[in-house]
Amino acid sequence: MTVAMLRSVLRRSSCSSTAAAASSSSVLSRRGFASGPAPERKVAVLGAAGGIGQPLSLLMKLNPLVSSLSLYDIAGTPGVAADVSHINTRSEVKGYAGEEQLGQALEGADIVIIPAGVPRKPGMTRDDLFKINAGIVKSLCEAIAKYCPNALVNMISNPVNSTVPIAAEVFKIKGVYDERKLFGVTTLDVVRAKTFYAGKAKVNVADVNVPVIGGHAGVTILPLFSQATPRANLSDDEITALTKRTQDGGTEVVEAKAGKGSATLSMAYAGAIFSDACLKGLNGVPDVVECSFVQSTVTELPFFASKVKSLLVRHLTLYKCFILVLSLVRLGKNGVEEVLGLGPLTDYEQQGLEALKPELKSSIEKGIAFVHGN
Ligand SMILES: NC(=O)C1=CN([C@@H]2O[C@H](COP(=O)(O)OP(=O)(O)OC[C@H]3O[C@@H](n4cnc5c(N)ncnc54)[C@H](O)[C@@H]3O)[C@@H](O)[C@H]2O)C=CC1
Ligand SMILES: O=C([O-])CC(=O)C(=O)O
Repeated sequence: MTVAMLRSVLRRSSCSSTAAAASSSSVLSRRGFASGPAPERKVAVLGAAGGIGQPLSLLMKLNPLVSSLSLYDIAGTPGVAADVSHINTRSEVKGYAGEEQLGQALEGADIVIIPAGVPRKPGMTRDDLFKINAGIVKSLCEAIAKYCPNALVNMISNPVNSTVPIAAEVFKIKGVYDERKLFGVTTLDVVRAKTFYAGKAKVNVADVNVPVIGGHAGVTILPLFSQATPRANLSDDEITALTKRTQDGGTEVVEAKAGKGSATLSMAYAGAIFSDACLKGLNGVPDVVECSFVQSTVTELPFFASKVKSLLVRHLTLYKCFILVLSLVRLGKNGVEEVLGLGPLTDYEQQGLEALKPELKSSIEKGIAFVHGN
């Protein structure tokens, strides 16, 4: 894939609204910044030597909005950084390995992407990863609070429904929490919903939009196919099957990889799309819309994914995960500008929403309790 092709892919927001779709053809969106020369932007990837980290680092190196790419892992990053650094694109690449170099890796970062932690094996749930990944995420967030408290944090490590609340609690304790700047990356659910819907509805996948709300595990993932565009006449059975396949998409990959990890390549793609949206928001591009798991008041849950306008920097619009629920959000120069509503739900979707709340609530509470030593 050429840089030009990648740019064109990144230009497409994963669950872009009509406004975002319209803006994607505008000069602003094409450039990825509002005016003047491209701003300097440092992006740090924590867990950069891993299955997601390596292809994600490659994709971030291809993004012209990045001027400095900082690759951190407990080991292996000098090699990944040397490799990626030979690509003839804008950003300067540096590799950092081991805890003593974490501060340098983070200093000055505008965006921190976290795919650090263990992946699932067949038979495991995402929650089974909590025991190991909760501690990893907590210590990385403590370092973020110290070295780059103003950065936007894109949390990929599972279980996202708990790791995002863990990050929020760490930042609160450190006195640096800004709910506009913390995102659970649920873009892969949207990517899958679009792919599966396009296949079933027999429409061009490049034209498809599907909001996905809730969280990022099993039934907490709730695609709203009634709001999918272009519209298609699918039967109730087809909608049920599409919903289930989207909810089980991660497990489908885990089983196919048969013990060799979970989704890495599609996740790297999804992570690159989401961080590109964050960069555009920071750069003042209007109407950037993605889905993400963010703090929300859309439901009684503290985190939820739904439609939101971001309070982030200026005008980034994003599908926001409720910070206990996944939501559509508008992103801007400070992160989330506005959390958008859920829109009209069918009875089936309303039932799905009620059904996901107990699990999502319990995963959120588990993350919060972990940080407070309960
Ligand atoms: N949000 C989402 O949609 C998705 C999330 N994931 C999650 O992403 C995580 C990573 O998955 P993979 O890349 O496949 O795993 P992996 O095992 O291939 O890579 C993880 C990397 O994290 C590093 N790491 C471990 N502890 C660290 C620390 N304290 N600081 C920095 N780096 C550290 C490891 O050295 C390794 O290089 C998993 O928790 C997985 O469940 C995976 C797919 C989709
Ligand atoms: O299923 C997993 O463990 C990884 C993941 O979150 C996904 O692929 O959606």
